[in-house]
Amino acid sequence: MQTDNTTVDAAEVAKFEAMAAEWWDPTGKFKPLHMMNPVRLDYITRQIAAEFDRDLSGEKPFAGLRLLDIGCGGGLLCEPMARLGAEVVGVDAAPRNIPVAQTHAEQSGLQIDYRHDTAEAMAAAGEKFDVVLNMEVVEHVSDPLAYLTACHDLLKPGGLHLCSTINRNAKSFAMAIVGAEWVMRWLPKGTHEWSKFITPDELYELIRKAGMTPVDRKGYVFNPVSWQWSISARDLSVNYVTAALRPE
Ligand SMILES: C[S@@+](CC[C@H](N)C(=O)[O-])C[C@H]1O[C@@H](n2cnc3c(N)ncnc32)[C@H](O)[C@@H]1O
Repeated sequence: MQTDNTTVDAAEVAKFEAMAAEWWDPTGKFKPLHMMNPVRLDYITRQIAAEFDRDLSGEKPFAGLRLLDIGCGGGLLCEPMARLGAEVVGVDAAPRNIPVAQTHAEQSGLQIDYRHDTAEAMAAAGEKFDVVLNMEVVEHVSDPLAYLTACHDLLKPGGLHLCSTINRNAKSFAMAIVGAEWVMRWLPKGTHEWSKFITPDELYELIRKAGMTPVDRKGYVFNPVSWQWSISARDLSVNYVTAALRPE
């Protein structure tokens, strides 16, 4: 993997390298992502279906779409996208994630092209995708604008970029760091740095500067009583997701 001229933050990637074996343990260090997966998959699937005019009641509705999951981790999103028929490339800067993801895909009978690489190197090589999934990564890179510009370059004209991250405010500090890391211990302490969190307006501005047009944003909201996540049009105060298009 080429590491010069990338937005990889070695200290951030090392945190994920140390947890790689736990990707598919729903009670392990990636429990929050497993808990969020149904709600974020619902959002992702609907956005892709709407943008590319696909009927989700069909057998392989995403057939013919080339999808990149950048910062794919163990493949929690790659696998459902492959099941829906997309041609999936999963890329991560942490080398240990790749064999973990490959082994799980093989056991699941899925064809997924997993690679240890960076967005910048892939963009420089001229790779192009209909969809770029960029979920929970932008808060871990050294230069969000350069990273998002590489994501833009990886899209075909008219392509869809889906990006989720964590808002930066007192509530997100209380929920994502004190709650998730210190109290619930869902994640190891230090997984997130509050100063690297990005507000929804800042992310929209970065997406625009990277050459894309934001088209939607929603919050993911955790209800501690029902212990469920849901999508909210109004509450983007902690976790949220954005959709944007590369202009034709
Ligand atoms: C919080 S995890 C999210 C994993 C996956 N996107 C998901 O939502 O299930 C962040 C992942 O991004 C990877 N990562 C961090 N910086 C990266 C970069 N610059 N390029 C590619 N992957 C990166 C980490 O190794 C880690 O696997």
